[in-house]
Amino acid sequence: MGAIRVDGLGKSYGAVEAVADMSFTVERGELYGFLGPNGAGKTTTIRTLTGQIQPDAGTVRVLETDPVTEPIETRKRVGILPEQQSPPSFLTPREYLEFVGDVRELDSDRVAERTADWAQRLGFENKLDTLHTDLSRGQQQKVMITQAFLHEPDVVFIDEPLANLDPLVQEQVKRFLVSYAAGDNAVFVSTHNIDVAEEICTRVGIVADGRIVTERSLAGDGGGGDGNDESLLEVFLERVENEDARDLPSLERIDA
Ligand SMILES: Nc1ncnc2c1ncn2[C@@H]1O[C@H](COP(=O)(O)OP(=O)(O)OP(=O)(O)O)[C@@H](O)[C@H]1O
Repeated sequence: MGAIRVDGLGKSYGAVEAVADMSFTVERGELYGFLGPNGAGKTTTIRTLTGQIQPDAGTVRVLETDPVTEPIETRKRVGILPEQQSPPSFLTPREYLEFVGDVRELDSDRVAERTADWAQRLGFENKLDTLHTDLSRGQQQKVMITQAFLHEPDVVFIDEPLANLDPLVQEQVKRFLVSYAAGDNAVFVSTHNIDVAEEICTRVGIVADGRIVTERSLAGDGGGGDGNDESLLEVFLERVENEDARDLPSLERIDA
């Protein structure tokens, strides 16, 4: 039984078909990479799986909950790191994480302990009592990563996990994601970063025009996966160019 199951998902915004007949399954223990060009439908899929928007067609299940009919139940059980969102400017990391702990119905001692652990792990201990408005983008991203994992969810949805992080912290977060998934959790990462996906994911779904055009198993440790010599970048370019209906002019033509 998959931790995440998507079957025939469809969602349009007016005349724009954002997701079209999308189907895939993610098991516990997988770090699944959702790779696709701008506008492919990745965020729309995540928003549906986390009960933020209603699909037009198909069924979705997350840990046996239905995000369409019981979105609150789904959101209780998953962690979410949305695309380009900042913690509230008027709170400090400590206040915000206490608030998240309350919403997640966590014991306050546990919240304090986990906050201290995460702050130490990601190096923002000295910023715990500084208003978010006075933190850098990368420091805010560290707080957002912490809130997603605060209640140790079995499934986590992450949009561009490494955005704004320095190379040292990127390495730490990558290692953490690999170990978190290996601990029988499902980690779902939407990214444009093919190298990172190839390095850490156990499986990748390439999305174009609102559907998965191909899936590929990887080792999740940079060592390759299903014995295919073709790089993920080659697969991505080939499949997206084949499937994507957009007719973009080449950069050479723009220069000419
Ligand atoms: N609220 C909305 N109203 C209208 N159209 C939307 C809305 N949200 C997304 N779209 C459209 O749906 C399509 C899919 O968008 P989506 O944000 O899911 O793509 P994405 O793969 O996450 O893209 P990116 O990698 O650029 O974040 C795009 O054509 C987008 O313009």
